[in-house]
Amino acid sequence: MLTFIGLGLFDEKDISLKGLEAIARANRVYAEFYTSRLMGTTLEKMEGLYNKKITVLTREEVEQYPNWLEHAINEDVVFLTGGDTMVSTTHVDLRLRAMEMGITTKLVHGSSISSAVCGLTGLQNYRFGKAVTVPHPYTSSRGKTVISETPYDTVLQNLEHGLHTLVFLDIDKEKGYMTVNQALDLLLQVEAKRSTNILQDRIAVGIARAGSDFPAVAADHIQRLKNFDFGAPLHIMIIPADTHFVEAESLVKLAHAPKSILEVHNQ
Ligand SMILES: C[S@@+](CC[C@H](N)C(=O)[O-])C[C@H]1O[C@@H](n2cnc3c(N)ncnc32)[C@H](O)[C@@H]1O
Repeated sequence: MLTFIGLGLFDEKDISLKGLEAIARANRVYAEFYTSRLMGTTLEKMEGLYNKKITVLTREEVEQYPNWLEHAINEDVVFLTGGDTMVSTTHVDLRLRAMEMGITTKLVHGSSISSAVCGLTGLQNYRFGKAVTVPHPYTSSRGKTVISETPYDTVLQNLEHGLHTLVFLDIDKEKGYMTVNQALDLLLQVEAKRSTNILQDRIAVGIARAGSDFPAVAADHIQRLKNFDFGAPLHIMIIPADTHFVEAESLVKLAHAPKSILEVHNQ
């Protein structure tokens, strides 16, 4: 049996009781922390509360060579992931592989950043379009710095349809956790290259440390927000489309957005 367990958003205590019970029953506990990280805890604290040794897997061990799956043929194996296990990960692939090997699979859900951002900002989940990740720039074989333009295009497509964009921020072993500030700067660099002027006057919302007792939630014009200090990671961002009145009011009250965003609703 292979049980996928979502650990939730911030520390070792975000796991559900069902998740804890599944770990207690398990013969082996594996985890991956490359798709997301619980920044408010450590491996030692998790092992202490869950009372089990945790083997942390690399991306290669999860996506290319998941030899450890064989243990799940005759034993109870659990696989831990930050957030909800199938949200913005490729773990469904692992589940299908396991099923092909005749392994029974099960999910224990955890709270996810995808829904947490709605609670923290007041933006409505049904008004979101396609989500996107801003990756760190990389150096091409010709030595040039390459900035992905996909995030910019996705935001524009969503705006055309009146939909908000959830912007995940890259986690990279060498380059670290991308910040809201870096991501806004990269989007504005793409905008400057296109000689367009769509994003810089819009409002963006940055969120840091969702799930902790001290999350940062701030909304402002992008030119100003790019200098806001969100503090420690993880960070995520939303580029809202035009907002409903209650969404605009929430952004003012929950994220200190400029009151001018209410004007369009007061006319
Ligand atoms: C690839 S997504 C994985 C989402 C995860 N499976 C979930 O359901 O929450 C990871 C990205 O979401 C954002 N993120 C995850 N947890 C967060 C948190 N507690 N606070 C702020 N951003 C977070 C970061 O941008 C991070 O790089």
